[in-house]
Amino acid sequence: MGADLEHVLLTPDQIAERLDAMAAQIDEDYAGRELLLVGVLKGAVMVMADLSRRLHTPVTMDWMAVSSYGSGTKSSGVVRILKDLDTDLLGRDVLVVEDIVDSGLTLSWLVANLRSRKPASVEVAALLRKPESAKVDVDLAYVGFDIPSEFVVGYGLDYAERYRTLPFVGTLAKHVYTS
Ligand SMILES: O=P(O)(O)OC[C@H]1O[C@H](OP(=O)(O)OP(=O)(O)O)[C@H](O)[C@@H]1O
Ligand code: HPA
Ligand SMILES: [Mg+2]
Repeated sequence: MGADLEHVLLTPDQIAERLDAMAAQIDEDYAGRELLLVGVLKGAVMVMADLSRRLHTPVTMDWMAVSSYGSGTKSSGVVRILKDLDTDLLGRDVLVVEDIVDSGLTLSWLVANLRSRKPASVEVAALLRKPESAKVDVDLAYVGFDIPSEFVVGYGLDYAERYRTLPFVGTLAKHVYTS
């Protein structure tokens, strides 16, 4: 492991096993329906790729880019749409796919925004959640792992755009973002 990383929190095998279980649950819950998966760029790219390919439910995919973290380790609380959906949500069953719910600010804003577009339903699947960091409550239908309130990188998650391609989730050494 590089000097920038402290320890591995979730191995590729642990992630794969959880995604298997989440996909099975989603298939059961949406039996007979068609889903629109909405990936939140950029962090959710890996979860979207690996979760969507495990589903038997017919799906289409769309993407939104929102940013609240910029290059720091704290949410600014101000969510900006950098890229909107191409799909009309009217009457659709929507499943938002996220890498992490930390303060919850991004997702609570996003879910309210999507609901205003009159879909049939909006639910959320997130690989990671930090329960001790929650500033707002967001209802998550599918959660991979509850993790401690440390800044993590890998498997899509970045610090200043780096580390997204690591196959595992690990904690970043503090010297990387405090010096
Ligand atoms: O619960 P919150 O405290 O709001 O944090 C979660 C959000 O922050 C990260 O996105 P970021 O703004 O870093 O954009 P990125 O996915 O492009 O890295 C992450 O991917 C979530 O979307
Ligand atoms: O712990 C985190 N790591 C990377 N990006 C994030 N966005 C919110 N929390 C995190
Ligand atoms: Mg980020």
